[in-house]
Amino acid sequence: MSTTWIINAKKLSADTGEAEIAHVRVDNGLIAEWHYGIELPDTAGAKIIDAQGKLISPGLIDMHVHLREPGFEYKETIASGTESAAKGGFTVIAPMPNTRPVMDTPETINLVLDKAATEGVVRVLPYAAITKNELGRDLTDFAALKEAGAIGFTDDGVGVQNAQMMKDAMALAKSLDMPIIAHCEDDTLVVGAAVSEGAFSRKHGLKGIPNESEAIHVGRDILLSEATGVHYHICHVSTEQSVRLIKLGKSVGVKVTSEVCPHHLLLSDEHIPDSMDANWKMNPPLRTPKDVEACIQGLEDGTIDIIVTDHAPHSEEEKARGMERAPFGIVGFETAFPLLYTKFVRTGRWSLDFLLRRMTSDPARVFRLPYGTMEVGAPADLILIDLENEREVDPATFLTKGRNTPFTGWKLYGWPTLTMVNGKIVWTEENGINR
Ligand SMILES: NC(=O)N[C@@H](CC(=O)O)C(=O)O
Ligand SMILES: [Zn+2]
Ligand SMILES: [Zn+2]
Repeated sequence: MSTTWIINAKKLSADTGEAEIAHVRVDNGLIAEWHYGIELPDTAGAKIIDAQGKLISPGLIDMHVHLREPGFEYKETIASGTESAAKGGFTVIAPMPNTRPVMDTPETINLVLDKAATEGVVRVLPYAAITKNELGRDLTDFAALKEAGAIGFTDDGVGVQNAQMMKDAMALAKSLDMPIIAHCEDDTLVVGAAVSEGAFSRKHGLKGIPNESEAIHVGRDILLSEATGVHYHICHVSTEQSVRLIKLGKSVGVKVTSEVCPHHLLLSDEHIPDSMDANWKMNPPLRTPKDVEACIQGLEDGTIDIIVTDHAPHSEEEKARGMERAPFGIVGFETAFPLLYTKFVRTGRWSLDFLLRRMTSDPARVFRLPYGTMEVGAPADLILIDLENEREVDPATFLTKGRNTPFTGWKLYGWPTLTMVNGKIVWTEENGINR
């Protein structure tokens, strides 16, 4: 039996949300015992980690990420992507199927799961595509993909344009008790635009992506979810209109859930530099300040259930092509928690407990996962976070292959210092990755 004690951690009480000194025993990958107060427990014979007052939390869960393997290994691999996740405090991540080949067959799902088991350092729960090659023409074999280990179906990267196709997908997913996860984007409303319709697009005479291109799919799919009874989860919500429609759907009992990314909570199109740096280009695009506030309030009142990064690495060469030609997407793992902790918790708008729930127990609830908890008997997916020391975001220090972030130079608090998955320390600030 392998026993580890993490001693002198700061833990938020599950009941009151207040911080207390706690020591936890981890046995064979599971949380075995909590001990509270300044007096140390009997740790004889165990491996000891002294948390020195750092915050202990369930490992963060990110239900929307891009690992790029197979096919785009120059952008990211399962090895580099999971390392980056571990450094960001994430112990469970769900990669999207827009790889090459697309994850639309059991073979590709198996390949991702096998690579994750041998080369990855955190838990990898893959999605499979809704349609073959994400082309929107033919449904994939949902039953076989579920059997292979896919946790849901999505064509993330593109919207499913045909409403009947989406309805058929939902009915099939419902019959298998699986969720549909949707990138909401109506192609007829966006053609060729790189930024949102708003102050920035007007100033630079650029074509803009209108809010309706997202919200039309949100509204359509909530109705289809009502008709089919499927659990329907909406990707990267970015508009006030979407929040309004999700709230309406929830109020009449539709099984709709949704997610939001840190950048859509922190940045509007008014922050995009005039240099047109493509590190500010992502899909959905940065919207207006009014949309940002609607997303924040949606997250606060539970209309939006969870926070995800939509970690989307691209090469420096690709991002150097300029705003109009570079691909959409920014990296997210290594800045997500510090950004939100610094900008929402330290400023007093949110409690630390609220932020952590939206990144741990809430995603576990939405996707029915046995993670995101520190109860005795749960898998020992635990992280330590330094809440006291300020550090600047420096892409040169990232473990992801991607350098594409708009947050370079931001001074932040709340950096993870240790990540444990299933009782094994997979990353520490001091010694880096441990395979
Ligand atoms: N979010 C992005 O801007 N890009 C994602 C695709 C997606 O999430 O829609 C990507 O795969 O690069
Ligand atoms: Zn998407
Ligand atoms: Zn995505």
